[in-house]
Amino acid sequence: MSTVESGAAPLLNVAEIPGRGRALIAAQHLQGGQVVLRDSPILLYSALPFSGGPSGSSSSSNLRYCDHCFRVLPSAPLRCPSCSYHFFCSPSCLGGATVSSHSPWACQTLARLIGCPSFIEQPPDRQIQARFLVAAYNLSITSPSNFQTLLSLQSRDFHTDDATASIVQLIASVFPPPPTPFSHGFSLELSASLLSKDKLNAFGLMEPSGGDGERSVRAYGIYPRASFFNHDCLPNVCRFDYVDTGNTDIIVRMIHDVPMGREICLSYFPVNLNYRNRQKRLAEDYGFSCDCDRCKVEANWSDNENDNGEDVDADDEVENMEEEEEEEEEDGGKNMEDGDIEVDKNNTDFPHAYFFVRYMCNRENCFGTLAPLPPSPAGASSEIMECNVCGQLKRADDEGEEMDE
Ligand SMILES: C[S@@+](CC[C@H](N)C(=O)[O-])C[C@H]1O[C@@H](n2cnc3c(N)ncnc32)[C@H](O)[C@@H]1O
Repeated sequence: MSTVESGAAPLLNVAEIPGRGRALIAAQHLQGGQVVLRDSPILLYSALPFSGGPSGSSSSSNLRYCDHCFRVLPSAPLRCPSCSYHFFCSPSCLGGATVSSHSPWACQTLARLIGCPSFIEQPPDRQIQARFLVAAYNLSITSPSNFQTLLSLQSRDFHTDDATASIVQLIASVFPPPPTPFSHGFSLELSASLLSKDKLNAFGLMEPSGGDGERSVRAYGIYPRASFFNHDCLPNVCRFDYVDTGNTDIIVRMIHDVPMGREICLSYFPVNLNYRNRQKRLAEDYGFSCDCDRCKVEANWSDNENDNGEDVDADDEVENMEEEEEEEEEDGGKNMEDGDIEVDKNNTDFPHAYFFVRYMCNRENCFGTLAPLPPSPAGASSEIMECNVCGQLKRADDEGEEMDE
C-alpha cells in the first residue's frame, strides 16, 4: 500500500481492490469539509473543436479561453506570435505555454492540423481527440517523466476502429518531424491506448454556469493522483476547481465524516442521474457495472419506471418522500418527533434520500454536490455547505435557504 500525500500523517493510502483496481482508502478518520487532495494537471487541453481559423470562435457560449490556464480571455489577449491561432491571457501564460503545452513542436503540429481541410471537416469529437493526442505526444517531448505517469494510468482493452485509425493517420501525416529525443513512435496502438487512458481518467473543467443547466466543458485535464479515485453513486468526496482564478489544480473535499479504512470515492457524473443512465454511462465509458449500495437498492425499483412509464430518479423519490411528509404533517405529524420535517432514513425503498436532501444543491438545474467548508485550524467542523458547481453557500440545516453573498 502506498500513500498519496507525502508527510507525517497521510490522509489517503493507495490499495489494490479485486475487481476495482487501485483505490484510495482513508488512512485516518476524515472530517467533512477536509481537503484530502490537491492535484495539479500533467496535461491540459482545450475541449473546443478547432475553429478553422484565427478569427473563428467554436465555443457554444462564445467565450474563449486562454490556451494555457483556461481562464476566460481578456478583451485584448496575446496571440501566439508563431501560429497566430492560439491566444493567451498574459505574458506569463504565453511564456509558460511555450515551454510546455504550446512548445514549438505542438504549435507547428496544431497549426498544420488547422490548415488541413480534411481535418477541419472531421466531427468535433474527433478534433478534440486530436487535441489530446497532440498534447500527449507533446508531453513525451517536454516532460518524459509525466508522459510515463500518463502511461501508468488505467486503460481498457481498446479496439482500433476505423474512425480512430483514420484520425491517427491524418494527424501522423501532418506531424512535423519530432525533435530528439522522441523515444515513442507514433503508432496506432499507442495512440489508441492513450485515447483510452484519457477517456477513463480525464477531468473536465467546466464553462461558467449560465444558470440554465447547460454547461459544457472548456478543457480536459489529466490529474494523476485524482485518477486513483474510484466511482460511487453516493460519493463521500467531491471535487472543486477554481479555474477562473487562474489555478488549474483540483481540490477534493470530504462531503461528510468517514472512518479510517473506508474507500474514498467520487461520483464520475452528477449524482442526480437515474439508475439506468448511471449504469449505461459506467458500462460504456468506464467498462464496469456498479454495485454500490445505492445501485443495489435502485436495481429493485420496478423497471425503474414510475406509474406514467417515466424513468424514476432520486429527485422523484425525494419529492415523493417530501410530499408524504407534508401529508403526515397535515395529519398532525403523528409519527414525527417535535414536529420536525425529516426524511425517513429507515425507508427501505430509498434509504439514501438523506444524501439528496443534505448534499445535493437545490438551485434549479445545478445538480452540484455540497460539501462543508474546510474545518477551522482548531478542527471545528463548518456548518456552511458549498456547492461544487454553482458555488452557492448555505447552512447545513437550512431547508433551501441560500446565504446572503
Ligand atoms: C479513474 S480510474 C480509477 C482508478 C483505477 N481503479 C485504477 O486502478 O487506476 C477508473 C476505472 O476504475 C475502475 N472503477 C472505478 N470505480 C469502480 C467501481 N465502483 N467498481 C469497479 N471498478 C471501478 C474502472 O475500471 C474504471 O474504468
